[in-house]
Amino acid sequence: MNRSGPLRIAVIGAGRMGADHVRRIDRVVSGARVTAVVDIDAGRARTVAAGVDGCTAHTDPAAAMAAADVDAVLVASPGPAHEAAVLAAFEHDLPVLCEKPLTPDAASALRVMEAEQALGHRRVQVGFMRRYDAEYVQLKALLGTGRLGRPLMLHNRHRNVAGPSFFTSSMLISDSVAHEVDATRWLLGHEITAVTVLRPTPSEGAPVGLADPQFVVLETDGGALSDVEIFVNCGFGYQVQAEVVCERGTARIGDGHALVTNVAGHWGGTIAQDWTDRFAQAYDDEVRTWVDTTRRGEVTGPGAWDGYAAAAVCEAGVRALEEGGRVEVDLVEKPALYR
Ligand SMILES: NC(=O)c1ccc[n+]([C@@H]2O[C@H](COP(=O)([O-])OP(=O)(O)OC[C@H]3O[C@@H](n4cnc5c(N)ncnc54)[C@H](O)[C@@H]3O)[C@@H](O)[C@H]2O)c1
Ligand SMILES: O[C@H]1[C@H](O)[C@@H](O)[C@H](O)[C@@H](O)[C@H]1O
Repeated sequence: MNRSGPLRIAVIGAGRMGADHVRRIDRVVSGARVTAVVDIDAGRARTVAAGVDGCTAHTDPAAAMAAADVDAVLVASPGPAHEAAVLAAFEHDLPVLCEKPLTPDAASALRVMEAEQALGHRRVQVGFMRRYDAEYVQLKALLGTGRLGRPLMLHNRHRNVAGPSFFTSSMLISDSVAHEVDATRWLLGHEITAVTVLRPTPSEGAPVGLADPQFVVLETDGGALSDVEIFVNCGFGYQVQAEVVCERGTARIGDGHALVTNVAGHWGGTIAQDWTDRFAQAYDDEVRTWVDTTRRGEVTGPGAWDGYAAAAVCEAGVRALEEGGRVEVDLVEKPALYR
């Protein structure tokens, strides 16, 4: 690694998230620069690379990673392409920030975890950015004080204005509830042991055939329950809320009370319309921290074990959605590298 100069990053996938991360590394975060942009769509790679001085455009991730001017990799291609990109980065022993999900299923996440163990050190961080959101950080710190007592229940709401056209009923769990799966594990410090999924009559605002909304119940090995309302076509805004109920009190985040106005007979605030708005600070701090820790040769954020655990819980959730009933989560024993 080029420790004296900025961290030189190849960004794989130049779509919505990839292009936003390129902007962030180029203009918001110091200590790093984007030297290569890769997309299977050559035009998109060229367009995004053209906005950054000295950045090259590629269509083949492996070729870009083999270049001498790459110290680290940020993966922002779709989930099914993550395993190949992360394994290619491991071949060059490069640190990786991989957007969520680490991979779409537990078997492929296990393969990534095994490849990282073969390297003998942690190399991958998963893009569970809520761990960097100021409100989630505050909630985690409060729980850590023990002032509220033992957490009993966590109530989560996750609403998107409109899901993408390719969204399936199972993606509400594997693509969206994946965030609450990680937030539950991280906030409570528990593993999730079983999943139940209930579904009301779908909203008329959802595409025909899509089970939207869904109500997901996660059971944990610490005896807590975490429920998630996931509603990806709510129409009115992007809302992510969480309330933890403990033995001696409750705490709640995500009400969006930052600015409240009284005007013309109305009281209220505004609702974010998407994640780039609601979680802007979290993405900035996530990438800033990843750059800083990577330059020190460390991985401190959510890693391969977290990506694997989330994939295994989501897989159980998809089975619960499709087959009904309560599905237990079967995790492998936690490898020493992640203890
Ligand atoms: N953390 C978050 O809140 C958050 C928000 C949105 C998306 N995401 C995640 O980010 C990732 C990207 O999502 P997006 O919304 O930017 O998708 P997108 O469809 O806008 O962009 C994906 C890009 O990857 C390219 N691509 C596809 N296969 C590729 C491959 N094998 N190699 C290189 N490029 C390839 C596509 O051409 C496209 O340009 C997904 O994993 C998604 O789950 C995370
Ligand atoms: O990929 C996106 C992203 O992860 C968002 O943070 C989430 O709110 C959406 O539901 C999901 O589709």
